[in-house]
Amino acid sequence: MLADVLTSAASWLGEERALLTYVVPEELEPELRAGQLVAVPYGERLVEGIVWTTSQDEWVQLEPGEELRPIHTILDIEPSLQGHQMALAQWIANYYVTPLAYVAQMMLPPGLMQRSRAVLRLADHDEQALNAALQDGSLQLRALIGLLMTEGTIDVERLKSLLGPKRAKEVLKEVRQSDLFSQDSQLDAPRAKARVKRIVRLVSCGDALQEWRTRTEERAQRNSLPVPVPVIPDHVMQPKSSGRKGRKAVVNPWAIPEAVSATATLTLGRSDKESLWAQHQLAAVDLLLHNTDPDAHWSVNALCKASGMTKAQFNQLLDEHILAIEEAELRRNPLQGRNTPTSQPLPLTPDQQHALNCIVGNEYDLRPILLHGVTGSGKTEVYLQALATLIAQGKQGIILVPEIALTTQAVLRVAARFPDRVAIIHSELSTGERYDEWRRIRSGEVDVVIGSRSALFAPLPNLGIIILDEEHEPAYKQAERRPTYHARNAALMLGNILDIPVVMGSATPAVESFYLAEQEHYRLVELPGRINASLPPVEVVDLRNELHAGNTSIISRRLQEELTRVLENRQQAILFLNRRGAASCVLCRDCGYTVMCEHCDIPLTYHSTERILLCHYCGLQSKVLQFCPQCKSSGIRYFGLGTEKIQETIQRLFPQARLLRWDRDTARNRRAHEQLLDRFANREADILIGTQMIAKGLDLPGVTLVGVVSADIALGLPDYSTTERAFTLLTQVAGRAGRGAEAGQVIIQTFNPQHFCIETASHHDYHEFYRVEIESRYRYQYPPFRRFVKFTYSHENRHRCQNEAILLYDRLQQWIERLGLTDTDIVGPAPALMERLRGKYHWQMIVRGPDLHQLLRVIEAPQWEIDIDPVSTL
Ligand SMILES: Nc1ncnc2c1ncn2[C@@H]1O[C@H](COP(=O)(O)OP(=O)(O)OP(=O)(O)O)[C@@H](O)[C@H]1O
Ligand SMILES: [Zn+2]
Repeated sequence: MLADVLTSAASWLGEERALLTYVVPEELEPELRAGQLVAVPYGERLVEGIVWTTSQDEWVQLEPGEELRPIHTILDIEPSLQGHQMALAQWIANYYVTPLAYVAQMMLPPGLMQRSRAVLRLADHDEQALNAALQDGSLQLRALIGLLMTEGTIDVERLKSLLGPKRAKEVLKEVRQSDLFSQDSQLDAPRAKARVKRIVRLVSCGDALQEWRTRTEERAQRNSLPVPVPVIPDHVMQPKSSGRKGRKAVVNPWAIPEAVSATATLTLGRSDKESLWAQHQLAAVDLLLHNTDPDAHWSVNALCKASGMTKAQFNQLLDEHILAIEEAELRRNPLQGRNTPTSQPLPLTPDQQHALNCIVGNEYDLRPILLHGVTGSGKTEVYLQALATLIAQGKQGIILVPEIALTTQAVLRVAARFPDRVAIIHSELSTGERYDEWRRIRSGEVDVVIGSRSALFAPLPNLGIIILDEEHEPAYKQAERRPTYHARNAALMLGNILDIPVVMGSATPAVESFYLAEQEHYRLVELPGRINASLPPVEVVDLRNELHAGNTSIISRRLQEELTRVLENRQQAILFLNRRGAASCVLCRDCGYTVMCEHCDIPLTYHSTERILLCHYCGLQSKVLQFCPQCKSSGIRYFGLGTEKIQETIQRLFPQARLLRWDRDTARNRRAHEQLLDRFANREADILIGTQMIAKGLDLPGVTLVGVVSADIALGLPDYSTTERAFTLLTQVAGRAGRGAEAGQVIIQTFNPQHFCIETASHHDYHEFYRVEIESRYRYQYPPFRRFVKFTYSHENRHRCQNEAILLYDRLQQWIERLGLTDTDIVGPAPALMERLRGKYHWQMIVRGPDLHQLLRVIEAPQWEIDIDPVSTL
């Protein structure tokens, strides 16, 4: 039997060598399967690889002098990649022109692929041969033997660093000629491991425990100490539970008071000491008895520290079989600390029922489903019931969300419907946590995996459905590293491989998706109305009229009125602005000087709370300026809008209002997002002020007003997708209002009231927006009519960028001609919109054409970032 094995080591040599053929030793044959992790010899080393295919075919073509080597070991009997994952990996590798090993590695939890070390040891030998070598061998050889006699083995790498490369080479040559040594490979332990911990358990119980307790209490009473025997209250001292950090230290009620201990312990008599020991042991047993959290465990050290016991006293308890040490595998649970009551399925509306039928019922016609439902139309409930149907058939599902930190509500709704059967994959998991979740998913302990784009690669054994919530989100595109895959495309491919439904849901589908639905590649299912509510009316306020009327505040008179109403009625409002900080730029009124970041082509932003200037791209901080560095005048002013500025303004207008600000400055991690959301949902604040982050899927019935402070910031970027993004943002933000019993109101402030994007958003009219937008995409031959590939080159030296760009441009042009590609052209090369970012210049060009894969296969541009189907051309 032969096996083709994918190793990352080989793939560096070029894609055609990514799969290497090995012989399967007879003893491994019964167990070897595709998808397994194996160790194979590669050059002098052992490396890890994945069995890609196996065959009984004994005939392979070999280079002269080449011979097939055997697979060394199977590292994990359970396949690490399943057949459908391997098929998907192959598609991604092809479409996104990325080495297969990169793609496969992306599907495995980080740290599973490992490297090996070559290790030398003394072979079985007779004394005589060894003595002979010790007499006749070179100095180094003798030293090596000496070392091996004392240390047993030595790493070849270490030998090289001890002797230097030249002498190491000589001695290794001698080693190979002699049969005194053997060399083999050891794989380093993988970095990802299940977390096993030694924990203490109370093993004695009933009469035996009672008998021990009486005996020990008696000993504890026998003392002349001025310290009363303390009693443990019920709630004290829980051990640290897994996955949670930073618990408060609790006072140890058993600790001897400072004042007593210093002098007392020196002067304690024997019976006093024994009494203390007994007290400590009693304390330890009580602590174990009082532990009510099943996920929390006492380690030996923590228990000794908490109870005051020494190791000797602890060991005594082990000897008496009161306690025992066990190895426990700890699972880190990301949902820990959230109590989510189980939720029951709701009776569906006719529209929802129809949608459900199209996904898992008799109306499913094998096509992917585009679920276009207005904001608040109950898409999430449809997802949950579709999942439940498939789970009842023994299958599992994946729900993708754009960004887990911003979609806590959706995550909790899923977790509440399928208690204990949900795995959450997010970027804040540690390597170990990822590995734990991955194994739990692989072993079938989970029905639903929810997470951002990489959750698509979860190894569910019987995947039955894939759902993409907010399918229009650009966050589904991986742009920053290879493969530059779009999770939507990958999900569609996976659905195709497995023949399972793929549901793409959105209130504002991507123009491209809606186009494909129109072309009947997708099945379009619509939820046109809200559940028990109507879409909120949207009022557009022309800011130019405000200025004419003498209102220079950033809050229009209408918005002020509405805010007053909300506050009077004790309802809630959300104010939305696509920019953080207090001012968007710092400008000198006298000479026009703008304060820019030293590393990026970006004006610095003023943050009033910390009183600093901050670059939002590289994080550079600088002090607030009093005088203009250019003309030395004191005319420095802060212009523009930001969330902080709005907060100040609102606080001035409504001193009684309780405000909450939600942006990347106030919420830096997942936990902080959750807390802000919880506080607003619990009505601890009246007005939430935030950036576009708050547009995503919030379902807060108390919110009756949404104000868009300025809709214009979203428009006006030179990118083909700008209008789509602006429309999406406005519609999604507007969709946060009036989701509860009380009617909602939306106010959009703008200097461009006639822009069709604002027009259509103000009528919640997706179809009209789409009609206008798709026409202009056709006119300019933008996606979906032609495909784009973006090439970006980055370097500290601007000339280098320019030169490389011109060279690549010429090569691309030549290939386009040689391959006879029609309708294919190149835009650029040109500096990127923000040419300098984080100290590097960026040049780019965009190749446009109906099919660029022929070109991508022949063009070699290793130093370039190549983004296939970029979601933005900026
Ligand atoms: N069949 C139903 N009966 C009663 N209430 C429902 C039903 N379906 C959904 N809801 C409720 O309606 C509200 C809106 O639903 P949901 O959040 O699922 O909408 P959505 O379409 O996902 O919205 P968005 O796209 O704005 O995030 C929720 O509070 C939900 O509990
Ligand atoms: Zn910067």
